[in-house]
Amino acid sequence: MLRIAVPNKGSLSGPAAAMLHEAGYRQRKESKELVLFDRANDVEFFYLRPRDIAIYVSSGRLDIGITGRDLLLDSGAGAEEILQLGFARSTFHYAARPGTASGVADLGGMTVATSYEGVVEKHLADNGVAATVVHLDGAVETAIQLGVAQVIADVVETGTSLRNAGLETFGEPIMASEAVVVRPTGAPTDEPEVQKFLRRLQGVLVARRYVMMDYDIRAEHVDQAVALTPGLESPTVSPLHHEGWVAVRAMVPTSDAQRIMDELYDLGARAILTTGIHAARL
Ligand SMILES: Nc1ncnc2c1ncn2[C@@H]1O[C@H](COP(=O)(O)OP(=O)(O)OP(=O)(O)O)[C@@H](O)[C@H]1O
Ligand SMILES: O=P(O)(O)OC[C@H]1O[C@H](OP(=O)(O)OP(=O)(O)O)[C@H](O)[C@@H]1O
Ligand SMILES: [Mg+2]
Repeated sequence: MLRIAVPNKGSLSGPAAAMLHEAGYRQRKESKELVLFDRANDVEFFYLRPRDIAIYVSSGRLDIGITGRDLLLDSGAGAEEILQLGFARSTFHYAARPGTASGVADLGGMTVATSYEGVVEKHLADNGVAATVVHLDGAVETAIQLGVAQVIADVVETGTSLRNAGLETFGEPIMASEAVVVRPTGAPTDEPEVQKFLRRLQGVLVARRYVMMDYDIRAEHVDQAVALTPGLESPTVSPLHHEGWVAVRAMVPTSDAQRIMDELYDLGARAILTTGIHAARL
């Protein structure tokens, strides 16, 4: 049986449960449930604080966890990411009032407030900068107004929180983060149960990122058309009853689908259709 840690709160929690549900796993019905056994799939889910997940997984008591890359690195726990899940994307930046600093090298002697002191202390040390790091649990942007720090280091998504506090980022981003699947460092990923779990999540990612495209085209243009729709491996090309025409079927990235349809139309393709993919195993 696989034992899997799932975020119980915050930005990771809803999308993680939605992805597991799409992958065919039972998920909890109410937020007070902390453990759920999915008998049909022989998987036990533990709903834990996102910050604690890498620590539980590194202990080896849980086989797999879903957390944020930034939380994994901040914990310093012996766990490693084995799959990127594409949600809870953010970047991690230093920020301050305009004119305070233009890069990490300017931070010597300053005070930096953050909820991610593991990441920040390492980044300062890697850059040879001696600054004081103050830990705050959240709402870090306010630390500057209240005089607790001159600089903050925090998660930025839209930048709204920073703008509202009159702050701006400076220097290079410290890291880019997204939700990831983690395993204890060095644990094998080729175990059948782990592979099945990863294939299910990869199936959800494919279903979200691709649509199936079908079209008819004159046989003499099929090579040009297939160059636009190469598929993941190779498109299916079938003869049509109407002589000189073929039907093509290929997966295309959802984000490019409209542009590809326009270009196929210009090549002479007709009956161009896209349909959603509900589930996939590649
Ligand atoms: N506004 C945001 N947009 C995208 N990802 C975010 C955002 N805020 C936090 N994250 C990501 O979510 C994870 C943090 O989850 P966590 O539950 O600890 O904090 P949270 O989502 O800020 O919730 P809260 O602070 O309310 O507990 C990190 O990986 C972080 O990069
Ligand atoms: O760039 P934005 O789109 O504004 O998002 C970033 C903000 O979101 C998170 O805060 P959250 O709402 O989780 O509050 P917290 O600071 O208490 O964690 C994060 O800590 C930033 O403050
Ligand atoms: Mg937060």
